[in-house]
Amino acid sequence: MKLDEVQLTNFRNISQVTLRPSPRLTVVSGVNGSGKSSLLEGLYYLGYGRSFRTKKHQSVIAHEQQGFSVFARCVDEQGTEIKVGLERNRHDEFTCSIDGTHSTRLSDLVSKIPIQLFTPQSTDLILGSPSERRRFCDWGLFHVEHDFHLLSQQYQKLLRHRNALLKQQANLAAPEHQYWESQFDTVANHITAKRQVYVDKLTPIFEQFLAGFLPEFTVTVSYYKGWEKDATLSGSLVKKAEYDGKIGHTSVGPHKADIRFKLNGANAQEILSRGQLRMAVAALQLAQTALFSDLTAKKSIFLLDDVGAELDIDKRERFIDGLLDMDTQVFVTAIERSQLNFINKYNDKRMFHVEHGHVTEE
Ligand SMILES: Nc1ncnc2c1ncn2[C@@H]1O[C@H](COP(=O)(O)OP(=O)(O)OP(=O)(O)O)[C@@H](O)[C@H]1O
Repeated sequence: MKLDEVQLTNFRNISQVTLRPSPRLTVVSGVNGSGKSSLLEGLYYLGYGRSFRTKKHQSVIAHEQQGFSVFARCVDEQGTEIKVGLERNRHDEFTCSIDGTHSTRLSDLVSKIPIQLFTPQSTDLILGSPSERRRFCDWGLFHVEHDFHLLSQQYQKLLRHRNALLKQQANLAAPEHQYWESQFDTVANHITAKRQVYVDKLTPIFEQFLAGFLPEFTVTVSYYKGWEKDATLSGSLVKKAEYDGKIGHTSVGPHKADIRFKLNGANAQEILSRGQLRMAVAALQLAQTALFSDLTAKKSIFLLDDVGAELDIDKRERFIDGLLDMDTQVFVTAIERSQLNFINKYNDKRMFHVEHGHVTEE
């Protein structure tokens, strides 16, 4: 999928912008506070229905305006045009549209627009809590396996139901709870199997990209299911029954899963510099992009915010080269064009400059 034209209205300091990006590389430059990240944040809304900087949708609505909108005309791999859009207002009402059909189901929209993002905060993918890594893995599964979203919604529902019973001190071994316990086990194991297969597929690709960025390290990737390695989930739930009853929620299951990385046998955060952590994240995201493309025969969109921060010029070039080699549509922001000297070699690029929320093509 490629974005062919994008329109942002009343989004942060951008009152109105119509942008015709390149199908390959679009570079957005401007001084601090000019609106570069806001532009990417607007595009990100199409792929996630939320911001990457705040949980509050209100914060991205331009001051003194009632709502914002993001529209895009896209072209898919078959050359078919699709028009998508999303609007949100100050009453927290939201609607999205696909080819003129309105929907309040965000998954209808975001499943069409596979977007990934790299920012200076992306090291959270390695340093942050396991939920960051589950989200990363589930993004891939969501876009690759059509039933994964439903499965994951079912699991969340079953987990909520189970936790509510635990809070009420219910005895989950009682016959009246057996049906739900067995549903929980089935769905949880199904999710786990899918994630395990996905991580197994991702790992060799990640190793390959990482060897390009950090040849001095050997990486080991392991998937932690969310319960003891050689135990079954049902067995672990029984073992934890008393403890879970005390704390009032389920302490084992795929909602506790994690992907663990060891570099030269040590935890990534103990051995890598901040710049090296960014490279490891870049390698992971390149691997995700490659796997997405292999499994779906589709192309994705990649947003690189503030690319100059802590990636040296060679790594920036390697990262962008890697994405463009996979025919990814890349959007890059930088304070100064000089941070991207190497871009002269790319054909089909488009350059924009942002000043006080106004975007002009250079
Ligand atoms: N809801 C809003 N309405 C209007 N302006 C806003 C709103 N939220 C933020 N701003 C302003 O929008 C401007 C653009 O911020 P943005 O983060 O996009 O800049 P940037 O070009 O990415 O800067 P930097 O290089 O410092 O990261 C800032 O001046 C900010 O104060």
